Formats: sequence, structure tokens, C-alpha cells
Amino acid sequence: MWPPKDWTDLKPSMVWLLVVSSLIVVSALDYATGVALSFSLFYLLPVMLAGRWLGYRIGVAVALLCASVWYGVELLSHTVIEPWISLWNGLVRLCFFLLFNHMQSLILEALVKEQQLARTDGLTGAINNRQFYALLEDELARHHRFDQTLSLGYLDVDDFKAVNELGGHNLGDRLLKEIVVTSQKTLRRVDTIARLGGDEFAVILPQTDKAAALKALTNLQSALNKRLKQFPGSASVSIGAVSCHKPELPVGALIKYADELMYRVKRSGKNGLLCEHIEPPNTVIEPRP
Ligand SMILES: Nc1nc2c(ncn2[C@@H]2O[C@H](COP(=O)(O)OP(=O)(O)OP(=O)(O)O)[C@@H](O)[C@H]2O)c(=O)[nH]1
Repeated sequence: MWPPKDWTDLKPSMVWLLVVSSLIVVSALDYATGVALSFSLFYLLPVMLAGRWLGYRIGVAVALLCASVWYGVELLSHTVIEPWISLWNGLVRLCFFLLFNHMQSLILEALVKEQQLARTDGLTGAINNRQFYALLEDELARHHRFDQTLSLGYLDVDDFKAVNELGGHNLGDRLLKEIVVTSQKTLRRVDTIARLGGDEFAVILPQTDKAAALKALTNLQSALNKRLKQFPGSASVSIGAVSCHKPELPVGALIKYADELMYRVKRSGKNGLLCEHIEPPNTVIEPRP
């Protein structure tokens, strides 16, 4: 389908077609009009297309091709009296195309890095709050559409402040990273851990009912508590979890429910796990006291 809905998804065959056809059109027009009209800028189009969608190396190859075609057009149309002048100009253009390709790749690389940073938590590498909300919203819609059950866990480190006080902020940071690494190792690949802020995390367990969520989160809790023993103090994790079939709840309500359960665990002595199944029509979200 043309034009594509998402330009980042252009197929390589389509890009090659654009690269070749744009170079043919530009060089034909350049040849036909001679020195009267300048087409210099348009020779950049194939270089830009190739570098953007086919990668740096192919961008270099297309830069070479464009400079050669331009040089050939100049020779064929006899617009240059001295061949060495044409050759010199060709080399200058080649350097310009290569520089353009290089700059474009640097900009694209920086853009990808920026997009990655915008989605992840800088300390732990887990997805951040904003990305978590977006992901959960998509998952809720998907589970509703396919009549499936989703579970959501809300984790908070118990007595984390003491780790910072006893071992320093760096050790506290290490503990937070450990939470993410251990969770990623313990959970399934389809599950996602997010850092919501401070020492609070959430895990999305797709296609998981209450029984399976209880099992997965119990495993996770014991793996985490084992790892937390290496830190000073008596850090552990409290988890609140909800499972919901064919969810119709707004994202915020589901998170609030899991958060409330986690606080119930905290109030009843910490280092525990509470999981509930909720049915959307009967869902009453109790405000946190
Ligand atoms: N090292 C480190 N500490 C952080 C970071 N973000 C927040 N904190 C600290 O995390 C602590 C969170 O405190 P709380 O969750 O209220 O306290 P707690 O000791 O875990 O108490 P309970 O949750 O009631 O068990 C605060 O002392 C914050 O300063 C971080 O990125 N790195």
C-alpha cells in the first residue's frame, strides 16, 4: 500500500526502487537540461533514502554511485571543457555525499538513543512510568479483545531507606538494579517489569490468571528476598497483585487496586503477597487510607 502508514516500516525492496528511480529521474533531467538548471541537491535524495532505510554502508555505496552518475552525466553532456575539472568536482561531490551520509547516521543514532531514554528508567534500564502506562493500556485492550485474563503486580521494597542509610546511596542503587535483573531472570519473557519511581515497581503478566499470578509472584518474591539478603538492613518485598478477566478498567484504576493491596501487605507486617481477582462490573476501588 502506498503511501505507507508508518514510514519507519518501509520495505527494503521499496526503498531500493525509490533509490534507483530517483537517481534515474534526476540524472535524466540533469542530462536533458545541461548547465541551464542545477540538480545538485536532488542527487542527495537517493543517498538520503539509502542511508536512512538501508543502513550506513549502503548509504556509502549509493553516495559513490550518485557521484559517479553525476560525473558521467557531466562528461556525456560536454558541459566541462577540462576533464580534470570534472574529475575534481566529482570528488568534491563524493566527499559531500559521504559527509551527508555520515551526519545523517549520527543524527539517527542520537534519535534512537533519545527514544530509548524516553522509554526507560536511567538507573535500572527497566521501562519507566510513562512507557508502563502506555504498554498496560495496550495490554488491557488486547486482553479485552481476545477475552483473556491479565495480572498486574505492584512491588515495593520494604525498609529500603535503611539500605541507603547503612550502605550509602550507591548500594541502594545497586539494590534497585538487582530487583530488575532478578525479576527479568525469574519472570517469563513475555512479562514486563517497570520502575514506577523510588523503590516501587510493577510487573505486567499477560494471559495470567490469579492462580498462575500467585505462583509466578511467589517465585519472584522468594528470588528477590534471597538476593536482598546481601544488602545491609532487612530489606524484603511487599507485593499486591490483581488479575482481571477481559479487563474493562482504566489503567489507573487497575494500578490503584494493586497498589492498595500492596499497602495492605505493608500494614499487616510487610514481606508478603496479596493477590485478588476482580470482575470489572463489581470493581470498587477503595481509596488509600
Ligand atoms: N539509592 C536510591 N534511593 C532512592 C532512589 N529513589 C528513591 N530513593 C529512596 O528510597 C526511599 C524510599 O523510601 P520509602 O519507600 O518511603 O521507605 P522504606 O524504608 O522502603 O519504607 P517502607 O516502604 O514503609 O518499608 C527514600 O529514602 C528515597 O530517598 C534511587 O534512585 N536510589
